[in-house]
Amino acid sequence: MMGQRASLMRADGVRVDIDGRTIVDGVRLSVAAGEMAGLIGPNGAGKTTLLRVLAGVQPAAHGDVRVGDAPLLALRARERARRLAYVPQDTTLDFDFTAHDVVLMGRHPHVGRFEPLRPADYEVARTMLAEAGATRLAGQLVTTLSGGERQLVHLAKALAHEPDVLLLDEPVAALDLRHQLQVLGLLRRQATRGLAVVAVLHDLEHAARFCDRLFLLDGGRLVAAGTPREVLTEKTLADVYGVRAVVDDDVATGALRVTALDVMSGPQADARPDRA
Ligand SMILES: Nc1ncnc2c1ncn2[C@@H]1O[C@H](COP(=O)(O)OP(=O)(O)OP(=O)(O)O)[C@@H](O)[C@H]1O
Repeated sequence: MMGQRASLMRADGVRVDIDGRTIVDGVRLSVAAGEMAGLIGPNGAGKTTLLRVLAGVQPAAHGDVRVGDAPLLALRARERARRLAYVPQDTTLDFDFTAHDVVLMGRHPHVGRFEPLRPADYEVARTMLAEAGATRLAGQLVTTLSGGERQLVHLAKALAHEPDVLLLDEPVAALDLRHQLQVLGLLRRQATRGLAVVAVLHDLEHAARFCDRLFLLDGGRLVAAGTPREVLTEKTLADVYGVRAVVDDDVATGALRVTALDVMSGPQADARPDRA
């Protein structure tokens, strides 16, 4: 049962202040092995900032983040990299590495400091490039890849870490329709194999279809958490996104369908103080 699975990523009371402004406020969440969680919310809600805290690259003013039972910040860098992989939104690299080299970097936390990579590491890199649908890019310099191709290569690198927790910031934002489905399906399968996956997603239908659990942020606060059916209600879409929408079942996918009808005027819309 979902509730009995070990929590692999947990955050409690996380607050982030930047330039005197509270960007993330008192967030508490937990993601178990086998779960794919979607972090959703309007622009500027704090999703990227929260994900960066979960990845250990953004300091929090308050709060506790744990990977398994271990406090994230107490883990040494190599141990953290073995347990957790993070793919930021911007994956631009300035170095002339091939895609294959970049994916191989994901194996470094698994080899000794002065030891060479083993044949098995090359095999993992090859497998992950294939899983990400990016085999054809292996020999290409990453500086010459398109935005979507780069996203696939960085996903493959993150998978090559063979982490317990996979954190992704808008992993399908630059991808075409086919690659979106391929990557979301791949993430879903990774979760099913026992990872905890946390992905920032803007497409609510993707979130509903591929995620077990959604965390909805608004103005830095977690305003709803639960299954897609619990979180994606017409009332919530009006309150949080300021959009009049119809939520029903998509007979083709079996998941929720979210049809945005129009932008609401009034207190839910741009006049909200936290949208100023
Ligand atoms: N380094 C920074 N300096 C100042 N403000 C920042 C900084 N990082 C984030 N913010 C602010 O914090 C808020 C949340 O930003 P964040 O990128 O976490 O939002 P988001 O939910 O990921 O948004 P989006 O959906 O647009 O990507 C925004 O108002 C942003 O301007």
